[in-house]
Amino acid sequence: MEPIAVQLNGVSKMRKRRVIGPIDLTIPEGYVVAILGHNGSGKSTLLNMLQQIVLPDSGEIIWFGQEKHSGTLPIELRQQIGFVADNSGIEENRMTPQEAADFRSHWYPRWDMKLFKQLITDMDVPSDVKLTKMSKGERRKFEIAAALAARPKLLLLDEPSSGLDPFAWKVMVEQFRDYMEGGDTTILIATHIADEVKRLADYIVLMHRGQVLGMAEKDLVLEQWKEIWYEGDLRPENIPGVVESFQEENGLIRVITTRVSEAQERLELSDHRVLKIRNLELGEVLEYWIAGYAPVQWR
Ligand SMILES: Nc1ncnc2c1ncn2[C@@H]1O[C@H](COP(=O)(O)OP(=O)(O)OP(=O)(O)O)[C@@H](O)[C@H]1O
Repeated sequence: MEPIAVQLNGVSKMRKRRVIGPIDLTIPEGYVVAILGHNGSGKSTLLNMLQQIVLPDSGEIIWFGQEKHSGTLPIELRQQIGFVADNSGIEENRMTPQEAADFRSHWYPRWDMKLFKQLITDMDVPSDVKLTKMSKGERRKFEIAAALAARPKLLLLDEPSSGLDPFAWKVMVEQFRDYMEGGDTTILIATHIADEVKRLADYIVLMHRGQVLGMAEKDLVLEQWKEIWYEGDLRPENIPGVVESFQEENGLIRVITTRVSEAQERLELSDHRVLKIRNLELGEVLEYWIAGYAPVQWR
């Protein structure tokens, strides 16, 4: 059986506007999993519960396939979890990056100072400035370097690229990819950036109004949904996998389908000319998913 990084069984948390959960989710070890969803859908709450910054009201979370824990997570497991939060904490505000790194190295047994220094240099983080005096992007880069230098088995990233310029973003993506080469690390990343999902994620978890709608392979999600323009009188409901159709002003029919090969075959066999096929963008796919058209293959 595939090793599991973290498993949630019926986990829920009551928030002001809505209940997050109950969430049932199994994250396999060694993959990058993107958590997607509109603002307020519960992504940060989910990551905070995995890090025990927020405690669930009910349900259970099992980390690294260990026995169940009641109450707080044992230190030896906490030390294997890295976190880049949406907002940086204040404890290290008066420290320089190196002072903060020394501080953290006592907490994380696998701390890699060489890697930290290399990341700080690669990401061009000022080394002699107190964290509180840094720009938002510089602080973010420090947080990313420090999270990676802890060499966690589970890395939780809440919108890590927020505030980063395109160059720093590219370096960050490369660093995450390099880090993943190591093997058993798992990354959960809450993001709104489609490019980040395309370049990093193996799986997508979609959240909507506090619920997890499902988890699917990213490549499958992106390859499955197509838009087809065709000429002729074949009714869209007779085409496999069609979820929506439009009559265009130029007489063409445009359909969205999740079964493109069968749809194409059906059109060609009945002598209907296909003029164009387009992949749907991630954002468009997610909207169909939210509307109830789930990807065909679930985990
Ligand atoms: N500390 C808190 N106390 C009470 N309610 C909260 C708290 N943090 C978040 N919420 C509420 O919980 C819900 C989920 O918020 P959460 O921050 O998890 O969403 P999100 O998907 O991360 O959103 P975003 O994309 O905007 O970051 C929202 O309705 C929010 O108002």
